[in-house]
Amino acid sequence: MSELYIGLMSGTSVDGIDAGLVDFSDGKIQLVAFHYQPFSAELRQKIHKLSQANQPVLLTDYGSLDSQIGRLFGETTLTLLSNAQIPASAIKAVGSHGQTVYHAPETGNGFSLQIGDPNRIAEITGLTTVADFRRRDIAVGGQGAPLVPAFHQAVFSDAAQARVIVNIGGIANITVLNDKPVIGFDTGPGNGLMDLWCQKHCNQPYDCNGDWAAKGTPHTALLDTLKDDDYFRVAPPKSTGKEYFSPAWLQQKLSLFPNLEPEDIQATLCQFSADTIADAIRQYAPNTLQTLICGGGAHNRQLMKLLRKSLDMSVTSTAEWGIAPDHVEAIAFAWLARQTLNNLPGNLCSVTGAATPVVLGGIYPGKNGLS
Ligand SMILES: Nc1ncnc2c1ncn2[C@@H]1O[C@H](COP(=O)(O)OP(=O)(O)OP(=O)(O)O)[C@@H](O)[C@H]1O
Ligand SMILES: CC(=O)N[C@H]1[C@@H]2OC[C@@H](O2)[C@@H](O)[C@@H]1O[C@H](C)C(=O)O
Repeated sequence: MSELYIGLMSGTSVDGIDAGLVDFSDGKIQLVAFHYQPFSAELRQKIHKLSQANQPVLLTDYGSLDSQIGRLFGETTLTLLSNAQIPASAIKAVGSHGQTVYHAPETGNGFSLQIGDPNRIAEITGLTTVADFRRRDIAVGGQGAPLVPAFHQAVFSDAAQARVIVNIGGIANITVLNDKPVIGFDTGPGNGLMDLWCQKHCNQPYDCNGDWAAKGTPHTALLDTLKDDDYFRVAPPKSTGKEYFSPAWLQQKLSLFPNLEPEDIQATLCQFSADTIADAIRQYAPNTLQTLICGGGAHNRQLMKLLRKSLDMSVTSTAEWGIAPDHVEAIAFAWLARQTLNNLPGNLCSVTGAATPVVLGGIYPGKNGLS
């Protein structure tokens, strides 16, 4: 008999919702159906406006966006089910990451805020919904991120060889899988800064295949300036977000180099992401021979080329190991919801720095109560 969960994820790229329907029966983790729901330009804009660091925010904007995104997550779930021709009654629960609008785990009263009201998701779908995965980990002293390394360990571990999994979204994070406790942390920008620059100069959401970056030449002094940031000097556990590697952060660095060609800046940003990912792997996984890439950055050919050049090992997409790069995070949140409903921890203390393993998330019962 199948054991079906749905995972919903909208990441720091703020492009849309990944929805995956996953079967966990008989010890397998098998994607049954997937649906991607892009955000409208207007919704994207509202999310960016709410997520800006140190800007006043109206509570009414916050509250209504929370409801709007919750509704969209619920409707996306219904579309996924309808496309897959699977009745909602067959689903055990939904795991919803939500949309991060602010991540600041390290301040005195540390927090990480994801919006997309789970009450709406539960009501629209009738399904038990697990959400707010990060704050319990922060409550026990963790970063609340990255969370996906526990899932990477469950699906990609190989007793025969050490591996590194790299998720390249707006922000990039790595998971080091070997015979020691898992190491995992955010390495810094993934596609986020490249997306910003491409949106500004090419009016495109992202640099398709990295073609624009490939036309430019990295500028050595700018590259050194980008890398000269305390975030890269701090040892893990650590996590970051686009509130730190923000448009203002980029602007400040670029202001020191006023006369560069836009395509050379794009080439430098691409090299910056590749170098900071590769440096993290060399430092924290020195004996690893295999790197698997997931997240949208796996489609950026120029970024992949630079990573292959820099890392003296096999660098492939997770697709070669059974999960398409765009599906990993949604499947991970289905897996995390299952952990929660089974009363199992979802965090790895060695990754987030939490004092103890904890069951993550809040549970919002479906129409039949807790199933
Ligand atoms: N064909 C492509 N060529 C180049 N880049 C691409 C391509 N397809 C997707 N991307 C990049 O992938 C990004 C989306 O990746 P993804 O969905 O993994 O990010 P995310 O989940 O929002 O971020 P995070 O993991 O940080 O939360 C896009 O914004 C774009 O930069
Ligand atoms: C706060 C937040 O949303 N962080 C994201 C972001 O995107 C990538 C990286 O930064 C990672 O830390 C995390 O997402 C994945 C799903 C995680 O928690 O593993």
